This record gives sequence, C-alpha cells and structure tokens, in this order.
Amino acid sequence: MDMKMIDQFILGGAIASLLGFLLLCYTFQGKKKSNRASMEMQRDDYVKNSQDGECQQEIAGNTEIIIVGAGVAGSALACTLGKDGRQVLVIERDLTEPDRIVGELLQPGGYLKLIELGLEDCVNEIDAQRVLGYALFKDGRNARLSYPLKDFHSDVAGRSFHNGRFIQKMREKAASLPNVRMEQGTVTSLLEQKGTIKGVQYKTKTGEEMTACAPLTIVCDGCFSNLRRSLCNPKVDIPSCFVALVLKNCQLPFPNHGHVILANPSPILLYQISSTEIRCLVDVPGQKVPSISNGKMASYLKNMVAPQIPVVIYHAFISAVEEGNIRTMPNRSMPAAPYPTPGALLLGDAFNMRHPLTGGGMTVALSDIVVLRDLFRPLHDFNDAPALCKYLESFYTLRKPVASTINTLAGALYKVFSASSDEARNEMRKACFDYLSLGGIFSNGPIALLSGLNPQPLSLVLHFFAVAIYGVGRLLLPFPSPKRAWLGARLISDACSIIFPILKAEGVRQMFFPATVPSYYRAPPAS
Ligand SMILES: Cc1cc2nc3c(=O)[nH]c(=O)nc-3n(C[C@H](O)[C@H](O)[C@H](O)COP(=O)(O)OP(=O)(O)OC[C@H]3O[C@@H](n4cnc5c(N)ncnc54)[C@H](O)[C@@H]3O)c2cc1C
Repeated sequence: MDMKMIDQFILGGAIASLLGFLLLCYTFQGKKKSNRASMEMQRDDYVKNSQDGECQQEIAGNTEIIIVGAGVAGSALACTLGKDGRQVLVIERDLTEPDRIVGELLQPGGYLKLIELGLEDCVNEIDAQRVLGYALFKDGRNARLSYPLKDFHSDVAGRSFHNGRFIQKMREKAASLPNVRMEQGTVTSLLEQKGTIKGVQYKTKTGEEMTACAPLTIVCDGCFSNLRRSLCNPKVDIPSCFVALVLKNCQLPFPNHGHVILANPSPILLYQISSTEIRCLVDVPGQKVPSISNGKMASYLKNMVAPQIPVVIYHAFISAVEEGNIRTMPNRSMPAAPYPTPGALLLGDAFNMRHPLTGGGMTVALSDIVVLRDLFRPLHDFNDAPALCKYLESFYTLRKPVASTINTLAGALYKVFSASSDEARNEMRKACFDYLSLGGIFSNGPIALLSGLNPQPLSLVLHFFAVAIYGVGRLLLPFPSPKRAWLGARLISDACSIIFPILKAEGVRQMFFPATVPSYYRAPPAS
C-alpha cells in the first residue's frame, strides 16, 4: 500500500509539472495583453488635485512617510519604519482598541516575521494562546496535524488572541518612538499632482479638514479600502461570509490547536482567543446570511450547525447562540493588481486579500513589511518619486512566492473543504482529508505551507495534485470500472479547474520564476 502511494505521489508530481508548464506558456501569452494600457491615474472622489504650494509646509515639517490606517499592517509598518529612523505620520480613523472578529490567529510563519521585525513582544501580556497545529474533523473522524516546529526555537509557534489587543500593543510601540506621530483622523482622499501622490486630505475627530503631505504615502486602510481604487485594479470576490460566536467555559478537544470541521455546506473553525474564550467561525457560502434580527440566524446555527459541532463543546455552542452575540463578516479575496504610482503604495488587505479559512492574512502583511523594509534600507530619502516608484516595482515580484503560496492555498482549500453536489468534488474532499490523515510527509508538507513556515509554490502544486492522484488511485484500485475511471477523470479536471484560475490570477511567472522578471533586479535610485 505504501509503495503504491509513493508511485501515485511521483506520478502526481510529473503531471503537476507538465500542467504547470502548459499554464506558464498560457500565462506568458495572456500577460502581454493584460498590462494596464495607460499609467494615467484614475481620478475619483478619493483622489484630489493638490494645489501648488499646498504641501510645502508639511514637507518642511520633514514627514517622510504617511501611513493611512493603523491596523495590523499599518501599525507594524509604523513600528518598523520608525525604528529605522524614518519620520512617519500615521493617520488612523479610530485609535481606541478595535473589537473585531478578524485577524485572531497568527500562523507560526507570521510569528517568525514578527521576530524579524522585532515585534514579538506585542503578543505578550494579551493572554495570547500558543497554537501548535490543527485538528481536522470529518464525519466523526479526526486527524491531528502538528506544525513542523522542531527545527525552530521553542518560542516559535502560532499565536491566537484578541485582534484589538494585538493591534493596540503595536500602536503603543509605534507611538513610543520619537519619530512616529499618530493622529486620529479619517483620510478622505489622496492628493495628486501631475500623476504623483503628494499626500492626503483627512478629517479630524472634530470634523476639521486637514492636509498632510510626504514624499511617500502608504495606504493600509484594510479590506473595505476606498482609497485603493486609483492605486490598483480591485477585483474583489466574496465567496462566503463568516458568522462569529465566542464560546465560554469549555475546552476544545485538542487544546492549543486550531480546529477545522469539514462540515456541511462549508467549514467551521474553532480556536482559543484567550485562556477562557474560544472563537467559532461558521462559514456560510454566498454573500447573504440568515437574518440575525428575526431569529433565522439563531435557528440556522442551532439546527444546521450545532449537530456538526464536536460533542464536548456542543452545550457551549448552544449557550453562545442563545446569548445572542452573533457577528458576521464577508470573506473577501482579491489578487494583488497594483498600478505602480509615484508617491504611493498599497499594503495589507487594501492591496491583497485571500479567504480567511487558513488564517494567512496577517502573515502575508507582515511578510510584505519585511520585504519593504529591506528595500527601503539603502534609501536616504524618498524625494525622487518616479525613481522610487520604478525601484519599488521589485516589491511586487519579491513578495510573490510567499504571498501567492498562502493566497493560493487559502482559495484552493476553501473549495476543496466545502461540500458540493458534484460527486467528483466530494471525492476530492474525502481524498484531501484522508491524505492529510496519512501523517508524515503527507501532512507535514501541507501544514508547513499553511503555517507559513515553508511557503513554497512548487510544494503547494505538488501536494495539491498528489491529493488528486491519491483520490483517483482510490477510485481505480483494486479494479477500475468505467464509471469509477470516469469519476477519476472528472476529479482531475475539477482539481485543475480549482487551482489553475487561482494561479493565473496570482501570476505564474512571478510566483514560480520570480528571478526571470526584470523588476526583480531593480537597484535603489542614486541619491
Ligand atoms: C472573518 C475574517 C477572519 C480573519 N481571520 C484571520 C486570522 O485568523 N489570521 C490572519 O492572519 N488573518 C485573518 N484575517 C485577515 C486579516 O484580518 C487581515 O489580513 C489583516 O487584518 C489585514 O490588516 P490591515 O492592516 O490591512 O487591515 P486592518 O487590520 O483591517 O486595518 C485597517 C485599519 O485602517 C483604518 N482605516 C480604514 N479606513 C481609514 C481611513 N479612511 N482613514 C484612516 N484610517 C482608516 C481602520 O480603522 C483600521 O484600523 C481574517 C479576515 C476575515 C475577514
């Protein structure tokens, strides 16, 4: 049986390589057409013409970088640039502690990035919980997938926490730096002059209209970003919503593990967010969820969802529904499609989003900040906006292998983990659960991808197709019938239809062969 599986694994790899090659050829052809026809700035309500002289005073005030938004990306970036001695102005709509249901589980790969940025102490004293892996549940069976942490320092693990507490820690750290200024205000538009962003217009808490100018504005205004429209081509997809609850006075079946239930119609997530609370996120496909106000949501959760919850937390789940603190959030995904613009840059969810099933958003944002910090380090100033813009094109390529692997995994896994009326898709779902349950390389590889500890694009494609081949092998063995062979062919075709569009949207060349992209080698502008 083991030898058969190894054969299937090798065959899967060969098929994956061939398919990857074909897709690459296709993408090279398509890319030429899809480049933005013109680099002109798209003016809308969120971009205003900057009057001559409007920005002189601020530039004299020496602000080098304006950061819009102090969420996960903005506050981590402010700390990082501030520590590197940059003069930073952060404008955040609300500086009080956020109370949100997003960004509550930081993968170990993200924690490694926090260490690289010197921000690991921001998960201390917030009752953060160590996360050591995942537990998968399907049809009464379960499988434990541990993060491959043995080669790392004992402190390295995932962390789960209240998002607001984590952000507040990073904000405090940024504000403690003498060269970082934090202001509460809502940025209403970017100021543009002859195609270059010169700064922002914002409204203070008291309603006063203000202007702030700097050679570089970094927009980190999150998933609902209005400001991104002139800086990228936002193709936002909302495949589902999360319905969130907090469970109290109970213990998860596998402490210190994220729990994923392969439920019907789509997955349910559970993880601790403090020593006494467990976050439950129930995925509801589509963009509409049952109404909370008329009680339809509560009855959906009690009748459809509760029977699929592990028995040990069933009562806590019902109590949480009855308590009524139910919140919802759309799950967005958006590939990065920037319009490189002098004087401005996008970061975090404003720039790039993926389905939150795998908890990869913060890891991507922190990884991007590491790339950006390293690109900024040789620069003395940011005043030559066109030259800086050209140089920063390398950012879009350098970030790709890590960001795209995490993004692709999230999109593909969401599709595979969701129930379907299609028999081939359900075979893939079963094969995926069983493949991950095999342990060894079959669980270590995928969990290393998910954790962000080894986000290698090739490993992702190989494991994805290995799952498909494993599924086909089970259908054909011991004796293939025409019906099962046909189902196997449909399974492979379905697997291709899941992963190839995601890879294409991410950019195959940048993801798999970044070194062949000319912008990879951009040198810093001479100052
Ligand atoms: C339901 C859900 C669950 C998720 N769970 C996880 C998870 O477990 N792990 C994980 O890694 N990722 C998760 N994510 C993704 C993660 O939350 C994001 O990737 C991350 O928060 C992105 O950080 P950000 O700084 O770009 O945005 P945010 O953290 O949302 O910050 C944006 C900031 O900008 C401010 N702002 C907005 N507009 C303006 C304006 N005009 N002027 C001034 N300020 C403004 C906001 O007040 C906010 O503080 C989840 C996402 C969703 C939807």
